[in-house]
Amino acid sequence: MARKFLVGGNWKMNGSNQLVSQLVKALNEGSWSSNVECVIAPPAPYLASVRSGVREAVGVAAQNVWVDPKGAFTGETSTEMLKDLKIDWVIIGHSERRSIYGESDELVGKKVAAALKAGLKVIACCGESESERDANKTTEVVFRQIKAIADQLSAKDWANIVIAYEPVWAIGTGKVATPQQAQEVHKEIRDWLAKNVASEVAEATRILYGGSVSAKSSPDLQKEKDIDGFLVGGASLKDKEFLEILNSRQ
Ligand SMILES: O=C[C@H](O)COP(=O)(O)O
Repeated sequence: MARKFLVGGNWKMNGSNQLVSQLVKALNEGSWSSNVECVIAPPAPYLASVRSGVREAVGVAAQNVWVDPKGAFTGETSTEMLKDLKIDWVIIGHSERRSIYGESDELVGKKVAAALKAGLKVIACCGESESERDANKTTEVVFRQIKAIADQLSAKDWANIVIAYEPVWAIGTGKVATPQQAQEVHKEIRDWLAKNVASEVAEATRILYGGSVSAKSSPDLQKEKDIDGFLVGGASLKDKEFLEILNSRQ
């Protein structure tokens, strides 16, 4: 079964009414192959307006969610609220959530489970830091992060999960992983899924690459066998470039 290529745009904490309108307009007027799925993740205050403004075919993701359905959790957003706003996706475990807000592997696993239970689809992030790569700990770190998610799930839950491999040293640095570096880790992740979850899950799960993806790097990265899409940060805020990235896959 072919895995549909997915290009996600993580806007992080960027945007304004003006920029949001510009990006939504570009996605409504732009075109890309029907073999490519597009998902954008605006900051929480813009989720509702983006969902109602952007065409149906474009998925909309939150950048974070909390595990409890409601209550005294100041500043948090629940899975129920996202469903209420007709948001279909949520990014969980981004390295910025892990490093700046101290999210543990265990919490990330619980968030993924809560989101899936609520009927959301999840982009679950993993990736090693530069020092971990230098110490040859890339797979050890990535497997530990994925195991913490897998521990909370059954094999059927994986139908609604996409993994984003985002080496921390490549995020926002302009230092994109080479296609070979990314492919190597993606293949390791797929093999891990085959061994620890199920071979069908390994075959069907999309593994995105994220970290300084640009219109320049995407054409070569997308050629790799186990790269099933991208999670784009900075370049997703530039309408023309994001459309070019969407079009790097036919
Ligand atoms: O979620 C997206 C990643 O953090 C990549 O961000 P970047 O493309 O700005 O490096």
